Amino acid sequence: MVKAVVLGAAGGIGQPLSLLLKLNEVVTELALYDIVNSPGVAADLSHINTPAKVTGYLPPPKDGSKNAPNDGLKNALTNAHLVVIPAGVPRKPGMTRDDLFKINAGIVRDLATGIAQYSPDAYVLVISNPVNSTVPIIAEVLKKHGVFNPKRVFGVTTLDIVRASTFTSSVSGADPRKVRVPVVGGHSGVTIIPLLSQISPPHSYTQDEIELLTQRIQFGGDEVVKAKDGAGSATLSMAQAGARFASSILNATVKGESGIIEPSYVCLDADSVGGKQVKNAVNELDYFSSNIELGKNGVEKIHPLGNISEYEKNLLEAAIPELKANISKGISFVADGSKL
Ligand SMILES: NC(=O)C1=CN([C@@H]2O[C@H](COP(=O)(O)OP(=O)(O)OC[C@H]3O[C@@H](n4cnc5c(N)ncnc54)[C@H](O)[C@@H]3O)[C@@H](O)[C@H]2O)C=CC1
Ligand SMILES: O=C([O-])CC(=O)C(=O)O
Repeated sequence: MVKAVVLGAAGGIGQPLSLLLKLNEVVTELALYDIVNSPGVAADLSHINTPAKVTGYLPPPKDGSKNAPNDGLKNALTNAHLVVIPAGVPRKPGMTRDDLFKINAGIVRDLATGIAQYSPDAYVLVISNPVNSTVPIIAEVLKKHGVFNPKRVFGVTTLDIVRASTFTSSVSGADPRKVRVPVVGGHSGVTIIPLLSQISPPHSYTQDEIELLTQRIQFGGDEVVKAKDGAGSATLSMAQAGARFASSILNATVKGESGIIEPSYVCLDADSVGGKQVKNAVNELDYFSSNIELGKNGVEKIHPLGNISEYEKNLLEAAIPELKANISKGISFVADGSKL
């Protein structure tokens, strides 16, 4: 049995992401949890003729009046192999991802408490922003419960990789499906560091092109927020990116495929898989996104940054203070909170 769970399944990302997971034939059970509408989304998806059995769960009603299942989160999470979290509020124009911390930190902390209790061995994929802080929040909650495994918790930065393939190809004329650009660092503005010097297949951009492409990849999220004009941020492209990353995790951990490499924002404490080497290169940050090789137990190897250009070294230097602050903010939120 391979159970995948989506927390925040009725939202703008949650619905198309759940659809894509329903189409993934490795998944045999798909549990959808949200504070609203998840049974409806589950009923709808359950008519699709793929193997996954779909169920929807809600929290218990606040007034206790309805005869709803009492422990939706528990029932959703029990026996999960994979938990994907797109729960939380999205940006409106003029906001930074860090502005979402106030609301989303508490949502993510409470969901992490459920994961610690009901699915401590699951692979956890965090989409909720600000990713630079929500991943440390999840890790700290799991640590408090004694169940944190740094090889199993991932901040999903795949949309940055997807955008990098699309935007660079629009300049070079290459087939965007075949282009890979490692994007390292974090997932907000200047913490997003595209390594265009390592683009595959290789391509030489002019310095002007490099600067324009870097800026566009770093602020790609803002393009969508602006275009949606108050109606949220990227949902469809994020669902595709999230499903791609989930599929990579399933292919590595269930099917045992080797050699799958995807950048992701992870805890660098996993020394046995190369965390320390990357940590030394990024001024001792505790979390960072680098090329991650996936294996049957999750993170198989955290690859070093490799040769990077002077321009990319400057991007890294500019990213470190913001990443440091975002990480500390997440860690302190759990350390200072009482509701665990
Ligand atoms: N990592 C990334 O690259 C990206 C991250 N995001 C982030 O993903 C998050 C979700 O975005 P959207 O789907 O557009 O928002 P949305 O508002 O459309 O959906 C969020 C869903 O979360 C649910 N929710 C709220 N509190 C919950 C709780 N305690 N338990 C379970 N579900 C809960 C809501 O009911 C809603 O259905 C935002 O924080 C956004 O910033 C968005 C795009 C890219
Ligand atoms: O921009 C946002 O707020 C949503 C997001 O993370 C992205 O699209 O990369």
